[in-house]
Amino acid sequence: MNWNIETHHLGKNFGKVIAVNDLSLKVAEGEIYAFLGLNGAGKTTTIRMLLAMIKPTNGSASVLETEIRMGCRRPWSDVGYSVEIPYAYPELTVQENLEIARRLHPHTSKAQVKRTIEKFGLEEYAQRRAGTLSQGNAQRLGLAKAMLHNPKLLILDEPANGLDPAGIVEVRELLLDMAHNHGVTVLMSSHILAEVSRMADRIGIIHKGNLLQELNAAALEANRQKRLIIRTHDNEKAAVLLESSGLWTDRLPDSSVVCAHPECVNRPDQIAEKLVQAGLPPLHLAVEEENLEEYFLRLVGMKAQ
Ligand SMILES: Nc1ncnc2c1ncn2[C@@H]1O[C@H](COP(=O)(O)OP(=O)(O)OP(=O)(O)O)[C@@H](O)[C@H]1O
Repeated sequence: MNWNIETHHLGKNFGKVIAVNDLSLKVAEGEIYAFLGLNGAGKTTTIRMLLAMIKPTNGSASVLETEIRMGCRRPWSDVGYSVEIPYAYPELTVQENLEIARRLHPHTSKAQVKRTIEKFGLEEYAQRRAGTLSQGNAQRLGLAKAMLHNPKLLILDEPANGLDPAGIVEVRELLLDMAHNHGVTVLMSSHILAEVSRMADRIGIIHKGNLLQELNAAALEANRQKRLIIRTHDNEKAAVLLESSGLWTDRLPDSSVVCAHPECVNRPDQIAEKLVQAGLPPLHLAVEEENLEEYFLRLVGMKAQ
């Protein structure tokens, strides 16, 4: 297996703030790896360390089999990246920004700039100053710059930020195409689980600087909790009835009874019978799967609102 990214016990402190703690991960060639975490989780700090923009406090990282050191020239000709502010020169036009990016990569042709502008739907903005672009188009420009020189590895911080739903789908398809049809490896960060679950081969969940879990989309699906939602004309009584049978329950804000016990989830028919026998015929009885955001919040130890 070729690992395009490897980190070993990587850490970064800013004074007393531990931004990234003991992070060890590997990203295989051709894989889309999504780094998922809430604001302040440590995603950007990790990405900036991988790109040698900041120096780790602890540990080491290698990118395209080159150990990362500050000021080192390799392996950046094969890496495309977009971090935080996606355009470097707000006073210059979209085309001029891409021209500058092209000159940084000697093997990139002028025709490639034109093709990239078309590919990212930036034709009508080509002569616009980058600083006047909407957030979505600025993000497109950032991605265009990152991909201009056909890199082997893309490192993208929140690539869907500021994009409308159609833009998010576009970026998703573009990245999937790059990874699956052109063998490009992608490491991206996001705070939106639903966005990455449709695209990433693997997801690393980071919280308060720690990598909590790494899993693929199938495992994520399997880990999502199922629960039975029950409404009767007396929800309080229904909850007491289930609790008296050893089936733990919870309540939703609308007072519906929630039961995640396997007996509730796997045999809702028996629960219905029990309720009917107690004079509490269910008005609503449905097994629901925890949504992705709830799963994420459960994992990071917060209660979904
Ligand atoms: N230059 C800095 N100086 C001090 N603290 C910093 C610095 N950069 C980041 N931090 C802190 O490190 C922690 C991780 O920040 P980071 O930007 O990596 O998180 P993130 O997951 O990318 O979040 P966001 O999506 O908000 O950018 C936060 O507590 C942040 O305040």
